[in-house]
Amino acid sequence: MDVKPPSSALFDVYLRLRPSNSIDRDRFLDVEHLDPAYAPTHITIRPPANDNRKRAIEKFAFTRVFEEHAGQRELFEQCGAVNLLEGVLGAKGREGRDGLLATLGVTGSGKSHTILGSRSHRGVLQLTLDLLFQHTGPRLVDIDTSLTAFQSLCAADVAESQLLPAAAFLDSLYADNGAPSRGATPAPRGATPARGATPGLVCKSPTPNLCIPGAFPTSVEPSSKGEEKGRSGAVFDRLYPSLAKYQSRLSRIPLCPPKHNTLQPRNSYAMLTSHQDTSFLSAPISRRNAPRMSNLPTYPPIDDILVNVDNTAEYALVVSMYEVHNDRIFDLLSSPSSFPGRTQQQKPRRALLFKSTEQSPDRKVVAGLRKVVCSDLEEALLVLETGLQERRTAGTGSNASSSRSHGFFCIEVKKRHRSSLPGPWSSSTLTIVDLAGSERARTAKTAGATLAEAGKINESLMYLGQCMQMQSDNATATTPNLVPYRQCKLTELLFSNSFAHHTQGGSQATTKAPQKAIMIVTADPLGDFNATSQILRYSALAREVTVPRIPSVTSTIISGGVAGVKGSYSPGSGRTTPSALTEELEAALAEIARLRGELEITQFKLEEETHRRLATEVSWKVAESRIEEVEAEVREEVWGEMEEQMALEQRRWRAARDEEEEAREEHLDKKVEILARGIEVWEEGEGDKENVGGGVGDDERVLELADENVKLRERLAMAEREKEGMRSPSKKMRVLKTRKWEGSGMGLEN
Ligand SMILES: Nc1ncnc2c1ncn2[C@@H]1O[C@H](COP(=O)(O)OP(=O)(O)OP(=O)(O)O)[C@@H](O)[C@H]1O
Repeated sequence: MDVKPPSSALFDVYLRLRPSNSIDRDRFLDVEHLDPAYAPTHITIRPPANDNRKRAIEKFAFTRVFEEHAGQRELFEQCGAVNLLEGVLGAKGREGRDGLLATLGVTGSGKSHTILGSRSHRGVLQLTLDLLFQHTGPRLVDIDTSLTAFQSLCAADVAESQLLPAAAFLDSLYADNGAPSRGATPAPRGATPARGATPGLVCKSPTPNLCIPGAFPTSVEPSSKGEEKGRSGAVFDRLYPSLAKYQSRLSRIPLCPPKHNTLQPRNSYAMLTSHQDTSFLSAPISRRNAPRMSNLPTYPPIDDILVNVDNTAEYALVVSMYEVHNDRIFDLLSSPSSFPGRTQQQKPRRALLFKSTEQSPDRKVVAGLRKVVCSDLEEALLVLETGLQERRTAGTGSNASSSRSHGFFCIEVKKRHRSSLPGPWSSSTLTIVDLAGSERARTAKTAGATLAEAGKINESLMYLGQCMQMQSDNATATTPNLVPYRQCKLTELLFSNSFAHHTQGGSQATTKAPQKAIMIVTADPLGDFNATSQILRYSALAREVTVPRIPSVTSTIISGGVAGVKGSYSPGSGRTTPSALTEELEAALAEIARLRGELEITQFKLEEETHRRLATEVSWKVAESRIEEVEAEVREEVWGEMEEQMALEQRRWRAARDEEEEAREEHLDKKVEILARGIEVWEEGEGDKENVGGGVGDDERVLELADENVKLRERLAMAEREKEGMRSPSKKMRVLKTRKWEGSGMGLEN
């Protein structure tokens, strides 16, 4: 089984095993140490002994497997995060490349622990920020003193974002006049979904039982944990030298409620962990624990890790955060609780769009995010803390602090050539994603909104699974298939930068390299076999159904020495001696065992195919309903256009009719005038007749007048014909139509 990821792979896939506290479960996952000189890359999973579906043993390959003892630093250093960071920073004189690091796994398997760390250990996100600020620090543009630099950054943003300097952002939230109402009154149990609290940043509050987000301790609390020995006052001071500048403002910030859980941990593990070194998300979960002094973790230190930076460039680091909850995108830095005087209920959060913008027509971006330009690590951490307060989390039966949304943490690295006349900003983004975990309702003991959330989480993870499955199928396929990543927001956000983009910059078309991506799959070797094996199946770089599970009776017979005849059994040899019969019987049994094994594999494959078919059917249904939606939209649009055209035609028609009416009236007037003139002449004639008293001369005069009358009528008819002849054919048509309509008594006024 080849483990080398193909060059076309969208992700490097690592597996991280978490230490398990479960005592009542058997281990189902083993790491294969093929060569002690190299880190392990293969694992084997065995179905539980009481598995009545008789599933086969499976073997999976990953880029690398991190075992339970692997710490945060080992993982950070060896999962390729540093290379990813160097790619984002860009080589000398070159634009950076986007990077993505995500965690995937069953609920409670350690995704948030890997990304966000715990109260004593930093996670990949904090370590990345630290490394980034350590190496770009001297090359960061100073937006506090240079307004033009800040303005140029705003102008270079293509995502319709609201850019803010960190100081302004933090002031708007935590200064006296901008006090957010967040949590002024703790929410009642079971009300709105709880948010991830500020774990490492909990400081003594003037009011007992309440914690202050973003507040820092004045001293470092001694820790009981041996693993924290590496932390010292000096390290802390180096990492957070200017925390004091926020100390005074943060001591006045409003109070936030302690982390609120909709469900209490039920299983023994959750009970244990809720009092141990809990997840970064799991700040004090009970009021009793709330006012506990804590501090930012500084462990593990990473001062000795080197990163290549472009010395000819100056940088700016911009932080933004959002979450995907129920397939909608929400900004974590401009949520309602960030607005003074408004509660969550009063101001619902506005979902953002993932779309192409005017400045980014070739590439989709999350539009309208609030982005914060940070000048140092502690500013970035404060921003991170603020956003984490908004992230949706809840306690479930599987995890005391379970993420109920997919969290996206974005660090945009803006880079431009450093000179007296600096060049334009280029931008590349490192996105670190903490995915919500798949879960079974029965195990997680979820209900109501939390259960509905779980449904959406599982659905989006199913689509992600399909995409990842397609990527691994493509690795061996001669004609790669398209990865169906447009099925939901999550896969769109994760995959849409995975392919080369052609951008039109002025008259020049440039191609932006596809993002480099790392997926860290987390698993509990003593956890839920079904859920874990499902995730491993679609995320692994390679898979092999190695040894079919052989029923114990059969295996006993095979171990009796007939393994060699496997598959070579030919019934009815004709020999009748007892030894020949025994031999034949053994061969038959071995054949039965072999066939049974094959049957198991076929059953297993069938099950998988069924699963894939069901998934395809679901996406087919989704596509069908989308088609229906589009069809309805198009029909509506066409109908609207038709109505508009009808109205226009009616207006035109009415104007033509008015024009025709006018002409007719004019014509009538002329007729009346001629008639009047004729009558006048006739009257004059009659008068003369009366005066003269009659005679032959009178008759002649009458005849003359009659002639004149006939001539006048002819001229009138001719004039009318001429007039008709001068009209355009369309006009004639309209006139004819008008006559017809009027003739039938169906004029518009009718
Ligand atoms: N490698 C590890 N070392 C020590 N503790 C761990 C490790 N992985 C996880 N844990 C602990 O296990 C608990 C659950 O982990 P975490 O919250 O990270 O799970 P998750 O996968 O993010 O779950 P969900 O999907 O429900 O959010 C936490 O208390 C965490 O501290």
